[in-house]
Parts: sequence; structure tokens; C-alpha cells
Amino acid sequence: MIKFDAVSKRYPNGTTAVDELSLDLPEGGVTVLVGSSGCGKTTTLRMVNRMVEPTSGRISVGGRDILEADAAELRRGIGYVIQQSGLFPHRTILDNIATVPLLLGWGKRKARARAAELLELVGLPADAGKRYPHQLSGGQQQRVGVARALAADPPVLLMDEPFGAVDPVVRTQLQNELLRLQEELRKTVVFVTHDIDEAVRLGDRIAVFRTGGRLVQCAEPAELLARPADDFVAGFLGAERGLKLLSLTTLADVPYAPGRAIRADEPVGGIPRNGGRWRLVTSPRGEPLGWLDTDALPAGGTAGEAPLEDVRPLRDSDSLLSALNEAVSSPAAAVARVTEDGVLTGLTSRDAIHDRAGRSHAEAGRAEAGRAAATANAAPTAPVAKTASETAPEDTAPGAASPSAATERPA
Ligand SMILES: Nc1ncnc2c1ncn2[C@@H]1O[C@H](COP(=O)(O)OP(=O)(O)OP(=O)(O)O)[C@@H](O)[C@H]1O
Repeated sequence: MIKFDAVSKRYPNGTTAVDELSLDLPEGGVTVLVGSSGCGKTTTLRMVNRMVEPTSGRISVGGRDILEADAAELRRGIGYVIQQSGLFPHRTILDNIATVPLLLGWGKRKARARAAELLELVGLPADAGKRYPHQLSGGQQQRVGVARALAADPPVLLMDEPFGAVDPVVRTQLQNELLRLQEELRKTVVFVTHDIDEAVRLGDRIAVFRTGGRLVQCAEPAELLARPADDFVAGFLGAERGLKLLSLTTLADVPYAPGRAIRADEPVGGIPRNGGRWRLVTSPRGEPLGWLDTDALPAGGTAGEAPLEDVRPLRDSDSLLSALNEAVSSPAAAVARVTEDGVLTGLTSRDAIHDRAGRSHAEAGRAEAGRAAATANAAPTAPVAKTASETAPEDTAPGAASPSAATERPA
């Protein structure tokens, strides 16, 4: 754990970059520092590895006061990633990654073997190791920067706008990659960004700073979005706070009703007309293929040969925002739910999704009105419903997923 205890940094020119900061950063979690330009994020980050020395207060890493440690030794135990990757241009990628292990006296072979392992871990091909930094794209260089920071397996990783200079597509890839790595490595990460969406995506906790180096609020993303401490934080989170909240809420607790899907190899002549206009067609394995309009069936052939409207099946881990998006574009006004393997489990009506989304909004709205009565039980991710396998009637027709079943709530 990293602990800031009444830490301030004042520069000789009188600027207070960080003002009496007290903050605990949990071990194995990602804490994202956000705030307007010049509010002290980088200074805070750089105080952890003593690239900047605090004027007053105490910082400890793993219970040890960092001022008691040798600065060079401290830095070897803390990975550091910056925006422009900071790679040595005249060293190969492998040698760049091996920098810290070599400094630690690992020996060339062992250091290079570790570097090759990391190259794979960050998703780069083995032959990239022999290249030089300028022979890689910006996104690939950032991956190398992350690999280099991880080389000696430090428990702490400092990341200062590491994905700030790449395009949005690569940025999303790098974010996904970091989430995947973090799942495996569980480093204590301090991450600076200007991008609130990035903060919401990556952070286990988000610390919002304002000019003058003052911490305004530090909370989990959902709590921050639902209950911003003041107008400054609310303004910083932006007008789409409600949508961001939906992006954090998964479909896991939204019920679904089992539906009679039509297999792609069934002849259209045998399709009953009393099951609702839009029927979901699946592969023989049960994977949703598309929506079939029973008002416009072709004269012959199989369901799979008929024209189908697109379906984008959703898993429990998908967000309510994705579900809302799918629900508004689905001709059947329903979302197809699938297992991790992509096999249909059931349907959720547009109404059920609106209903769940509305509750997230209501929670955010309550916070906006500053109602202190909001309790932990009202958190948007709290489990709220049984699955429809417990609540829905048998044999609900696809396209007409029972709203009563799909919106049923436990007491
Ligand atoms: N060496 C320095 N001497 C004097 N003032 C400094 C120095 N380094 C930073 N500052 C000032 O301290 C304040 C905080 O700077 P810092 O770089 O920590 O902010 P930041 O939140 O990371 O900004 P940005 O988002 O623009 O990178 C700013 O007002 C900055 O001008």
C-alpha cells in the first residue's frame, strides 16, 4: 500500500503543487489521479519514487517511509511508464526491456530471457525484440514501455499519461491490455490521465484534484459518478455522467426470459405464426444468428436462408450501456443473452433494460440533489433481481420476452 500523510510540495517560486495530501492507495489496485491541468497529478506521482521530494508530510510504500530508503534502490522497486515511452533509441527492444534486470546484476542471458517473456506478455511478437524503438508504432512502443517497467517485477507501477499520445483505437487496445495484465499481476498502480473515460474504465479508485494541488474526492468510479462530492467534481465528470454509470453496470443482475428460438435448419413453412412477429434464429449449437421477420417469410427454404436482421448477443459481463444500445436498435425490442460460449440463454426486453437503466439514473439523480440519505445498499452494482430462469414463465416467445418476468424484482 502507498500512503500519503499530509504531504505538500511547494516549489521555490511559491507554487503549491500539492497541498496537504492525505490518501491511501490500496495494494493491488489501480488508483487513477485526474483533475485539471496543473493540479499536481504528476508531482504527486513523482513523489512516490522520489523524483520529486515533498516539502512536508510523509509518504510510505509497503509501510516503509520512502525518505528512509536509498532513492536508486527505491526506484528499482517501482516501475515507471511515461507518455512518450522514454525508450533508449539506440538499444534494441529486448535490451530496453532488460534495462532494470541488468542494473540489478541479473546477467545478460537471464535478463534477455525475462525480456522475451515480457514481450509476449504485453502482446508483441518475438521478432520485435530485435528491432529498435523507431521501427515500432507508437502503440507498440508504449507496450514496450510497460514491459520495461514490469521487467524486475516491481510491486508498484507509476503510469503518467501512458496512453496519452496514441489514437483512440490503439488507446482502447492498450487499456484492455493493461486490464488483462492487472488481472494477472495485481500491481499497485498509480495512473495519471486527463481522460475521465479512461479513469472510469481503468480505476479501482479515482482521485480528483483541483488547482492548488488539493484532493477533492477519492472514490470507486461508480460511487464517484453517483455521488460527486461537489459541483467541481460533477463538472469534471461531465454531462454524460449517467451514461458513464451505465457503462459500469453489468447485465448480470438483469433478468431474462427463456425464449423459443428457431434453428437455422428449420424450414420456414413450419414456423408457427402465433409467437410474435420477430423470432430469433440460432445455429444448431444455439448461437444467435439474427432476427427473422415472420410477417415477411420467403415462400420456401430454411430459417437460416431467409433474410435476417442483425443481432448482437450480450453476455452477463457486458454493460448496461451496450444493452441499451442493442435494445434500441433491435427490431424485436429485445436483447439476446448468451453464455460465455455464445449460446443463447434467453431474452431481455427493452423495457427491462430501460427499467434497470432508469434506476441507475435515479441513483445518480439523488446524488445530484445532494441527498445524504443514499446508503451503500443503493449502490448501482448491488444485486437486485433473480434471473428469469427463476421468475419467467416457460416457453416465452422470442421477440415478446415477458415484460412482467423480465422486470420482476425481489422484495
Ligand atoms: N519544477 C517546478 N518548478 C515550479 N513549479 C512547478 C515545477 N513543476 C511543476 N510546477 C507547477 O506545479 C503545479 C503542478 O504541476 P504538475 O505537473 O504536478 O500538474 P499536473 O496536474 O500533472 O498537470 P498536467 O495535467 O498539465 O500535466 C503546476 O502549477 C506547475 O506549473
